[in-house]
Amino acid sequence: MRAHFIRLDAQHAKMGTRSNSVTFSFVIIMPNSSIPAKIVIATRESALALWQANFIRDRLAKLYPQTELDIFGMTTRGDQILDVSLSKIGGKGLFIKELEQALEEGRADIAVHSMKDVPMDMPPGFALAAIAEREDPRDAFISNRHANLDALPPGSIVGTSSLRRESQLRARFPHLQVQPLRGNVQTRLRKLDEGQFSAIILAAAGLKRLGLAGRITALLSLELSLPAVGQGALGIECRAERTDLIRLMAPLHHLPTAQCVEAERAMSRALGGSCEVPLGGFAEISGGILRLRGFVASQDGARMISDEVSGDPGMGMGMGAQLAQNLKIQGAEEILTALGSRAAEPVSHP
Ligand SMILES: NCc1[nH]cc(CCC(=O)O)c1CC(=O)O
Repeated sequence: MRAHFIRLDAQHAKMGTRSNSVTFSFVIIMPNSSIPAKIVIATRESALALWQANFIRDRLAKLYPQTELDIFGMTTRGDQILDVSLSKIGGKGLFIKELEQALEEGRADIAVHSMKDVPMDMPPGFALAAIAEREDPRDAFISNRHANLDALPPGSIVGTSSLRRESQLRARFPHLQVQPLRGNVQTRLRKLDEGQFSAIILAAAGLKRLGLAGRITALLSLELSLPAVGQGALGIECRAERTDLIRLMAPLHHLPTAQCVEAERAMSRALGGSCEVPLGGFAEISGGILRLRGFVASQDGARMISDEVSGDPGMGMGMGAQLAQNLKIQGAEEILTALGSRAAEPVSHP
């Protein structure tokens, strides 16, 4: 018991020296009594979601060996409705609402999400306790017959339901056809294998996590396919009042990833970002400088507004807002208005 106490204390002391964020800049003395006997982790039940929840569980198990860690799998509306485009049925929130309900009702303590699926504004009463280190953020090209996008003959059908991927593909490869492709990663690969598509585009992160990196035919450069905001990063959500859990999750928080994802999310938020808007955003830190790239496009790719900003990694939120402003000035506003998105209205920052 005593050894456990000392180890935790040292861990948080280390966080304190490494992080410059307000949340973690003090040493937390955590008596054993505040470590719960059990933590229930809510997750969707797709193979990828379960992998991600188990990954977080394993990391927590190493940190808190005395705590029982249970996985609570749930089917969400987003998983059930597969026949229409996500953007038409309510977007990202569909994948996490049921999980939040479980948190609300105390059936679970934390929920693990792909940050890509987390809406830009957290609902009142909920918080992101930690953002874990990012996996490969790039999109992957998958085909059984063709080496890369350049090799696809005119008229080839590429499967994706992402407006972001579609707009970028159609801008650079107007001779290709884009057709909707939904379902979890395995379903999408099966549809490719059945011959419905010449190629499909999926996030590299999901394939790598599932041990399916071998299915990646080619990785798309950031220039060719700028990733979705948050792509490749995992978020741990809990009720905002559970400061005990937020403290416990601190060792899983990866500051550079969090700074990048915050910058991306600030940009998307200011643009009213959702599944209904063809937009991408990606930040990376190199040499102590955060570089944030973003674009907004028309679905057919005919209009494509791209820009980037660079600065101090601690200023990501401001940089995201700045990039959104730059994009709007360059014409993004017009595209967003034409899309009838919520971007025209001011978005509140809770
Ligand atoms: N839209 C579903 C979704 N949410 C997260 C990922 C991939 C993993 C990640 O980005 O962390 C995927 C699948 C995909 O886009 O291929």
